Amino acid sequence: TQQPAHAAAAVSALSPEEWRALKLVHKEALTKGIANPTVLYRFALADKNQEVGLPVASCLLVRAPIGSEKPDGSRAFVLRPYTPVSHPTEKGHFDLAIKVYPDGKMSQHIDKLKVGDTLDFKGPLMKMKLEDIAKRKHVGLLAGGSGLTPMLQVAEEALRQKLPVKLSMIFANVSEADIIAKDRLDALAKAHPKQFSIHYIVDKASSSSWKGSTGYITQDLLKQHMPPPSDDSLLLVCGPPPMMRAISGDKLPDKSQGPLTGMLKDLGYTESQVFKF
Ligand SMILES: Cc1cc2nc3c(=O)[nH]c(=O)nc-3n(C[C@H](O)[C@H](O)[C@H](O)COP(=O)(O)OP(=O)(O)OC[C@H]3O[C@@H](n4cnc5c(N)ncnc54)[C@H](O)[C@@H]3O)c2cc1C
Repeated sequence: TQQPAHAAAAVSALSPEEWRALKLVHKEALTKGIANPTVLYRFALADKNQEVGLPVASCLLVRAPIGSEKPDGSRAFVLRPYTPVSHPTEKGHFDLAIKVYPDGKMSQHIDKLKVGDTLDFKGPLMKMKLEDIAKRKHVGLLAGGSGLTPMLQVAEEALRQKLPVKLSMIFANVSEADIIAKDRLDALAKAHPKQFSIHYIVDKASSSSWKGSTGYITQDLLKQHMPPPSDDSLLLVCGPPPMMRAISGDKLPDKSQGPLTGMLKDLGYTESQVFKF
């Protein structure tokens, strides 16, 4: 059967059912701090006019044959989710910002890819609909390190769509030089002073001019910057395992939400007021 002329353009860049191999076209360091480095990887879409087409909040799934060896000598696939940091409407490519761990299976694999190599993608994988997030009057965004990526997606799109929701973010990092997308976040706060606020916290401040907090996130800091426990509030949390454990409890191994524990529980939030990415 003959395909209509527009058929090729109508094929979406990614599929939730089918793995698509996309080419790495650019790679650059985003941070040079004390923490493990975050690197930007740009992947090309099949067509230069295509958009990645990700609803907010959703992520992409990546797979690579780097798992345990099977009886036939082949290797099992390792799967990991990532949230692009490029605008969903950018054409022809999308960008991932990935923290490269010295013993990280997938981040090491991706970091060893050369420009021109491919990686398998599938998606989008829906996490929580933006319209459901924006049903609450005040949303708290609690991000640590590369856990920023889903929060950035939510904040930028809610503000772009002028949704009537207030957004307050705490972004925790090891040092100032480890903060990704700081210019972008500061510009958002400047452009939407009534709707979006950001408070930075670093483990160690390297200069006396540091205006954010220092140390780890505490209950006092949460009380100061997050919406209070209420059914009008929603707190989104995404960060490294130790931060998740301290703040909300981590998700369960089957990726379900699991019980709410940690500081948010102690402060009186309920499970319906917290979402772990
Ligand atoms: C919805 C969602 C979106 C995500 N988006 C991004 C993204 O945009 N960029 C990104 O870099 N990551 C993102 N992640 C995390 C990502 O999926 C992987 O967990 C991460 O890249 C580590 O995988 P790995 O195979 O390299 O490490 P693994 O082999 O799984 O772990 C190796 C070592 O790294 C440590 N480690 C693993 N994960 C973390 C962590 N988050 N913080 C601190 N130490 C850790 C472990 O303790 C272990 O010692 C996202 C996760 C979710 C759930």
